[in-house]
Amino acid sequence: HEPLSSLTSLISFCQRNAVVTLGYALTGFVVLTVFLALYYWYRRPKNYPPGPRGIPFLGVLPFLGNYAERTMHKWSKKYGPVMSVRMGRQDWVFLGDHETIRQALVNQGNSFSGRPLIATLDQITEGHGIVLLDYGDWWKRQRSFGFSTLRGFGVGKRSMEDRITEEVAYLNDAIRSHDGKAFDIKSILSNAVSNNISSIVMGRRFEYDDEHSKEIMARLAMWFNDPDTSFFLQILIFMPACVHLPHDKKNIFRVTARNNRRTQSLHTTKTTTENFIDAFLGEQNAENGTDAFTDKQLLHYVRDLFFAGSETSTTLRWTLLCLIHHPEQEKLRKEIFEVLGQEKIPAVDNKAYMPYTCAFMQEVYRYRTLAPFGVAHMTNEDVNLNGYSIPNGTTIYVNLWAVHNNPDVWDEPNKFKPERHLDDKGNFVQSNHVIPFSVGPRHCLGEQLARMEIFIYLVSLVQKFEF
Ligand code: HEM
Repeated sequence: HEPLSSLTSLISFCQRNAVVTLGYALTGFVVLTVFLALYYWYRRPKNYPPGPRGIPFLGVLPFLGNYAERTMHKWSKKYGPVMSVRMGRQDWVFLGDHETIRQALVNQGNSFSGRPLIATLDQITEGHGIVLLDYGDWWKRQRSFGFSTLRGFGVGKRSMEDRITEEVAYLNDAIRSHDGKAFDIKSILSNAVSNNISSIVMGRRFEYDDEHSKEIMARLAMWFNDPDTSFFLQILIFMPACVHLPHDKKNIFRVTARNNRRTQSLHTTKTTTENFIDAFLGEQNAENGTDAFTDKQLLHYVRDLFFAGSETSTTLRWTLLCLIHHPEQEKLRKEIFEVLGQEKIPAVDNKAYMPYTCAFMQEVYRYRTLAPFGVAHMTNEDVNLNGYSIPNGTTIYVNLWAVHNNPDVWDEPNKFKPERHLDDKGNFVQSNHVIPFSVGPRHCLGEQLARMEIFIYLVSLVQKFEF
């Protein structure tokens, strides 16, 4: 009953009439929710993938609660392997079985290989790097550069395998320094894995107590392991407007060259192509290379490699946990001793003679899906999948966890059983139903490196220690 002449008087009115204001706000929210639900229902194209799309934020909850892969799997039993779920302002399409995922990411790979623009993450990457680049010429150029560089730096140069075996020796020493007493292996495993990336990226490793390397590790750990940060980031992905709320932006988003002189010295001192940075600068100096191979792109690319590469240490930790909780440790050691003895340095070629070790690794990949939904994809054009129409620009998630836990393929999927990957004669059977690195043109760029790292680390650790 009062004239509300300005925003200030509106605010003071709301303060004085809190209950009435709350009532209006709740009614507004309900009306808006119903309106949006009807609007989206009306707007959907013909043959649109079915799914629980009535409630605007229904799909967000399982993500915030970290049980999304199981919920989506349960829902897709009802709605099918191509299912749309409402996520706040937009629908996401979830692909829920192996056949459908291959249909989309491999058979129609070019149409399904975009990345959605997530405003919050874009603040970090500024449209650079590799993991979140949208599909197009720039991504293709960066991807093929990364692919050929990671595959090795040509004949006569140090191979990836050498770099990994060198690091594993440091890791073994660090474990030995604990004199058989219990300790948390997490930080030194992260150091070792991060050194593999360092070695590839800049041709050097860091001591495990190096301050600069500790800072890098702390930042990477914050993304994955700090519950506050990961919860906050998830909220930001679903509700980008929250980025304007007060928070320690510097801590989360900072990615800058710490020392300009250091970056400049890269340009002046390098003459040979021994590592990723050299190779990148080589492209930069080549004719027409400057537009795609800028300093800024180098910085973000390197950040992405460290970030994505740290998945390996998580897999190794799961591997050790599986060793500890299951009686397979002795079987594994027996095979390793038969092939290598206690001293011989493991090499990837030994795989051919180690079927049980390969089966053990494949079972770890299956049993604990590292990235249950991989990384979000996006359609680049209107597409048809299993008879459903999916519009251009739709966010696509593939449920890799569901593939690894499909009871039609895996007997007792929630049990850890390496033997399931061996045939009657004890030979290892590679399964194309184990796809932790995803499939198609956008599959993990570091797959070969990660597989090599995990094999050599596992064999070397079991060869030298009992966990
Ligand atoms: C066990 C360890 C790893 C797992 C389980 C893993 C898994 C994945 C998955 C699921 C994706 C998303 C693929 C998609 O979009 O369909 C991915 C992307 C990627 N991974 Fe890995 N990854 C691992 C290790 C690594 C390592 C060591 C590196 C570093 C060299 C790396 C670099 C990348 C990059 C750069 C991408 C983005 C590729 C692109 O967008 O074109 N990953 N990874």
